Amino acid sequence: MTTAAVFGTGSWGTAFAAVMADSGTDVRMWGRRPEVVAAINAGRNDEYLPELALSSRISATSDPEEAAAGADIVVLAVPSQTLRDNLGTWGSALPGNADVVSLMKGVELGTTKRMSEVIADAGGVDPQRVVVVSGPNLAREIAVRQPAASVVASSNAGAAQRVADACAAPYFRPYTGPDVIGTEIAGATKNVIALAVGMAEGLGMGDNSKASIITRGLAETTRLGCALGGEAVTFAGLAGVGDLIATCMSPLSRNHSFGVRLGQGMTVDEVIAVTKQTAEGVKSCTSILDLARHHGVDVPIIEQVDAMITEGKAAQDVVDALLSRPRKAETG
Ligand SMILES: NC(=O)C1=CN([C@@H]2O[C@H](COP(=O)(O)OP(=O)(O)OC[C@H]3O[C@@H](n4cnc5c(N)ncnc54)[C@H](O)[C@@H]3O)[C@@H](O)[C@H]2O)C=CC1
Ligand SMILES: O=C(CO)COP(=O)(O)O
Repeated sequence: MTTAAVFGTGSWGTAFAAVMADSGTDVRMWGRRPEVVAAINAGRNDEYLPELALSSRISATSDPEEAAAGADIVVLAVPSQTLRDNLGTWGSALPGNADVVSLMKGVELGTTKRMSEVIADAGGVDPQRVVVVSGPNLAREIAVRQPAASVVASSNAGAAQRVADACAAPYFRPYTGPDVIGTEIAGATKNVIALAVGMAEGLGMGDNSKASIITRGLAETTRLGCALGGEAVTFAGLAGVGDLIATCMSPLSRNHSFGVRLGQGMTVDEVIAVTKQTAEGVKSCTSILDLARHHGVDVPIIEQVDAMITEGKAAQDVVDALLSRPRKAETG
């Protein structure tokens, strides 16, 4: 019997805990907020996933030691920019022999580290034990057991296989792979492209405009990922184009919805004030742009989203800037 600990009781931590429980894995969750912990122990997490009745295989605690004790797999699902501080607080509770899974889709501000790098760095975890799960996995669809597939990536094939075994459910199909860098860059960058697509939608644009941003967004994501050492094939797969389509087209995506509001004319601060959940692209646009500049990669859409978020550039000016760039060959 596999036992997993899930750190983070938000939408995806909870939905992924439910997937693992449906796979036959016992799950103990760690959460900061006592009321959410109590709700989970009563079989619900109504604040994040009201449609989900939790399996009796899932329990919760506010004590990180209790959550992690004896876990074969530790799953991390806190907002990306909080991961380092969290690991500083409870990283020492993680069992030395557990596989450590990142569900997070962000790049750390300041350091430009991917989440697997932060886990190794701040959690002292051997990179051979780090596994990344990423794909078109909108939590609210998974919570009602709609079929979806995902990528389980690790440089250690055995670790990827163990995690895939612990989360394979009748409606959730994990595919293993070796490309940690490509999987993480694809997951973090699609959030930024979803902000741009949402912004276009908020301005009243239709499917041609959105498809154009998605496709050119995929081109710059692939360019960046490959420059960092990722494999091009990853960007054509579930963690790449799969997640990009789901996030850019779905009203369930927080990043997409954030972008729609910007396109409708709200300011960044106004949107932040009405956004209760994590929209990772809002912070990671800057760290991803930093990464791209450091590696000399041209990322025009990410650059414009960053200007919109950090400088308050108007949505229409972003569109004008993208359309007035010098013309070039599509593959250039
Ligand atoms: N929701 C989704 O559909 C999916 C989300 N993800 C990724 O999973 C990660 C987590 O996202 P969600 O669970 O959706 O976010 P969420 O906003 O639903 O939940 C975040 C959780 O972290 C907690 N939290 C907030 N600040 C914290 C801090 N400083 N320390 C500890 N805990 C803190 C919140 O209380 C909450 O329990 C993100 O990186 C996101 O991109 C990936 C795939 C799907
Ligand atoms: O990563 C996701 C789907 O795969 C969820 O996207 P949002 O964080 O934009 O809701």
